[in-house]
Amino acid sequence: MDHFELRNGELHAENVPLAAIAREVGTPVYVYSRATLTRHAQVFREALSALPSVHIAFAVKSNPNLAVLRLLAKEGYGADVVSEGEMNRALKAGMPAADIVFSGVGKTRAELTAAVKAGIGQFNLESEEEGVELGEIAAALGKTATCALRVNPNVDAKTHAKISTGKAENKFGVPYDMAAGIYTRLSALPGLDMRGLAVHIGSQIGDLDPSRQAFIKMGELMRALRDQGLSVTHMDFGGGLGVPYKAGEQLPTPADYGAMVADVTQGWDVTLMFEPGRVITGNSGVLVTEVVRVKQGAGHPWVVVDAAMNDLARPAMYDAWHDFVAVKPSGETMTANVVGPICESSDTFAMAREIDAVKAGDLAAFRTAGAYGATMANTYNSRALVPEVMVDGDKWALVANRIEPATILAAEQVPEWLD
Ligand SMILES: Cc1ncc(COP(=O)(O)O)c(C=O)c1O
Ligand SMILES: N[C@@H](CCCC[NH3+])C(=O)O
Repeated sequence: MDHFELRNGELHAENVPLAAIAREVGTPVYVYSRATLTRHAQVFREALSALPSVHIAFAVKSNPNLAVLRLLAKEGYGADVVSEGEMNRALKAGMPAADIVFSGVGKTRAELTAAVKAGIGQFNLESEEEGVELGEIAAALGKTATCALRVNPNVDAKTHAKISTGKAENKFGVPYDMAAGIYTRLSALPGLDMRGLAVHIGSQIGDLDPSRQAFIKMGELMRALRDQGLSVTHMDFGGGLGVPYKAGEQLPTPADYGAMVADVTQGWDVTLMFEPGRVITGNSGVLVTEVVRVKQGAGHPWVVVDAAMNDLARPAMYDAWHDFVAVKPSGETMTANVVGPICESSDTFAMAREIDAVKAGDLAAFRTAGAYGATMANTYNSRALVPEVMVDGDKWALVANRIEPATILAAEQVPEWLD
């Protein structure tokens, strides 16, 4: 459920017509609903309410906008970060350092040092090498870094190959069979407090069985470590729960996921940690765009919009589907290809799709664009960085300015030896 609905024949975000925002801010523009974000944060938490001890760390990568993070901080969410930049955003949004989890396969020495100094709550180590380095850094600073070991369970999440992370051929975590040995050795290092295990098998997961299998394997590993006298008080199950992208699509709900987790983890006696991203932010946002022109061709007409793959990369990168709807639908439909203005054929949002009939100058929206939307935007073709707006009931505010190509150009210079 979201708060982007047709009212009096035009698409609103909560009580605000999208056309009003487009008129003032221009297009393309991302629009987020505060009510939807809040609702998703609460629904996810409630879905886990049967579990004895839970910590939720929002996956900042899915939508790092400061206003989004602030809202989630107020909902009691911590953060899952994968860079110093994300860490600084979470801290700036008011998330306590102790509630932040630092994930990622390539944390640099500088990032590890900054995170130890900031007092980050948990490092999810992705290798023995990283653990040894972090132990040295923490010990030299007279601190102890609290850690979990990310394990690669070799389970196929049955999602798009590019966002699948839990198979042996993926770069993430340590191989399942090596995990006990690595955990044992890292537990002996000064500077580290090994307190648990972490797993994350992929994103946009639509079938709970692979997650169940992975979690069961993690439970077996936890028991083996405890049998050796090692302490495991925390288990981080990552994120990955998928969301429907097509009207009518059925996916497991947060409640289904919570019930599965409760079933698998009965009697585990751990704090369970979660890193949801998309399920919180996905359908909390839309990308509003204007139709530049409709171009007739050999096949279906080309609806050329002013949003492009640099603003919303998911269709080009993962062949992802985003529903495309007119902001003021006439009731007529057309079969068309929806494309952006960028000079490559991957700049395609939809092919031969039945959509609301649109013409040049009409506004339209890509739905379910709140996760991995603005955060993956870039300036390819010297385009602007897309602005972001948050709506709250009757009011709305710009939460990220459009960054004009001229601003980016001003950051570049030609060395004099070229002239
Ligand atoms: C380690 C980790 N945690 C959490 C997430 C969030 O995933 P999602 O947005 O699919 O919930 C990701 C991305 O898939 C991730 O790599
Ligand atoms: N960027 C991906 C998700 C990546 C998840 C990262 N752990 C997407 O848009 O679907």
